[in-house]
Formats: sequence, C-alpha cells, structure tokens
Amino acid sequence: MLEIDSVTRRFGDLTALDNVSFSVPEEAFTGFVGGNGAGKTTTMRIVMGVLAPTYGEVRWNGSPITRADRAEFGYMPEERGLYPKQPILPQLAYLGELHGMDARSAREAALELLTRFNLGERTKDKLEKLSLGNQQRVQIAGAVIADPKALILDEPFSGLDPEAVDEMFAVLTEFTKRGVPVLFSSHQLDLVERLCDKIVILRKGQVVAAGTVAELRTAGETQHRIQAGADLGWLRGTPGVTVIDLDGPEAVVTFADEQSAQAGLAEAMRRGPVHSFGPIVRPLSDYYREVTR
Ligand SMILES: Nc1ncnc2c1ncn2[C@@H]1O[C@H](COP(=O)(O)OP(=O)(O)OP(=O)(O)O)[C@@H](O)[C@H]1O
Repeated sequence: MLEIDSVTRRFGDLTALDNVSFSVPEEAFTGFVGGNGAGKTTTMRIVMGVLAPTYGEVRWNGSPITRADRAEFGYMPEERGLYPKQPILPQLAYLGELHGMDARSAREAALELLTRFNLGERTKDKLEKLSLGNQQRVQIAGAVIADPKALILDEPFSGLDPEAVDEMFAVLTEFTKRGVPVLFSSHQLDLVERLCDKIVILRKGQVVAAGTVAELRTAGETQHRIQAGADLGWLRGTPGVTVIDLDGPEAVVTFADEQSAQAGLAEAMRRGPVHSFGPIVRPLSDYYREVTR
C-alpha cells in the first residue's frame, strides 16, 4: 500500500500542499480529482521523488519510500516521459531496460503492448507522427512495460476518446487485479466516478474528501423520497422527520435516524399504499461541487 502521510509542500510563500494524507490501497483504482492548481501533480511528483516534501513522508508497504521502490513504479508524468522525435518501439524497449529488463524481454514486451494497442504496424514511427490519442497509448505503455509494483499516472486519459479510455482501463485493471495500486489524476469527474474504486478530492492543496464512490455519494445527510397512494401531509410535525418538499402523495424528507425512517414507513403504509420509499442517491458531481466550493 502507498501512503501519503501529512505531506506539506511550499513553493516560496505558496503552500501548494497542506498536510495531505491519503492512501492508495492494493487492488484499488484510486482517482485523484481536483481543479486546476489543486496540487495533484505536485503530490505525484513527491511520490515519485521528483520533488521533496517540505514536511511529511511517503510510505510504501509501511516503510519510508526509497529510490529502489520508486524504480519499480510505473510513472506517467504530466510532461510525458517519451521523446517525440524517436521511433516508438526502441524507446519503449529502452524504458523497459532502464527498469531492469534484459534487451530481448524489453523489446518483446514493447511489441506486445504496441500490438495490443493496435500500433503493431507503427513501431518504426516517431512518436510525434501518431495522433494525440495514440501518443497517449504509447505513454501508458511506457508506464506499464516493466511490470510495475505501483502505477502513478498524471492525467492518463486526457485526450482519449471513450473507446480508448475503456481500452486503457482494461489494461490498467489487469494490474489492480494483481494487487498493484494505481493512482491517477483526472479533471473528469464522470470518468473517475465510473472507473474508480476510491476517490480522493483535493481542493487548494487540501484533501477535502476521500472514500469509495458509494461512500461519497451518501456522505452527509441522506434524503428519502416517498411516493404513496394518500396525502403525506401528516409527515409535517412528525418527530424525527424534516420535510424538504411535499406535494400531496409525494415527499422528500430526511429522517433523524433509522428508527424514525422505519416508523415513517410503517405509518405511511398504515395510511395507504406506498409505491416507493428509498434514499435519494445523489450524483457524485453534487457532492464534488459541495466540497470544492
Ligand atoms: N515548481 C513550482 N514552483 C512554484 N509553484 C509551483 C510549482 N509547481 C507547482 N506550483 C504551484 O502549486 C500549485 C499546485 O500545482 P499542481 O500542478 O500540483 O496542481 P494540479 O492539481 O496538478 O493542477 P492541474 O490540474 O492544473 O495540472 C499551483 O498553484 C502551482 O502554480
């Protein structure tokens, strides 16, 4: 497991990260979201040792992370790691060798990945000759080539069409299934909501929320919607019930606790048929707006 523990980073007077703590568990696809300048790239650079924290530390499997640990990580930096003017196969193979693979296995792995990404015919092309989406595929190939122990990916899906996102996600899922923690940053909340096991939301250098999608969606007060066959006006003034909206046989309410919810349901049923009764699952975007305001 990768742990970011109380990390603060200052650039002169600017506190880019302010006591940031979160973990990236094994077998979890963890999405790191936040607006421009929230501190995502700075966090990832600190994880990879490109920047040092002002305070705090990064731990890998319980111990302070070392250079040797990082050498086993796959990293896709914001500025992208591959050279535009070099052909893609040799530079991927070279990356593999830099991570300790022998020349032959590195070349084979590079070829296999490029073939899988439908770039098997383009191996001699310079990176810059490829479309942006294909360049992105090659960058992702560069991060995964050497069987990484963890993956740190800065905006890996930017510029990819939905089909390519799914294709890359399928590749990355193979890693999470094997227990490789994956941390990736994104501006696209809908995408993060769809793909991630866990989400960490950063705002102005601080973690404002972290948890599974389900946890974040139901964070805070849960509202219930009730649709009944008879007027629900009696809900007003019922202890343990706060009416948010009421229109004859339809109501949106919050209950003080589970007991009040059960009592409310029983009373509604006593008064007539109940067509539906359940918590309102909010889109994650509502919650995101709330915490990043
Ligand atoms: N080397 C640096 N020197 C000075 N300030 C920096 C440096 N790197 C980052 N910053 C500042 O730190 C803050 C966090 O930047 P960072 O790039 O980590 O945010 P981000 O969440 O990745 O944003 P984006 O999504 O726009 O890439 C910003 O205010 C940025 O201007």
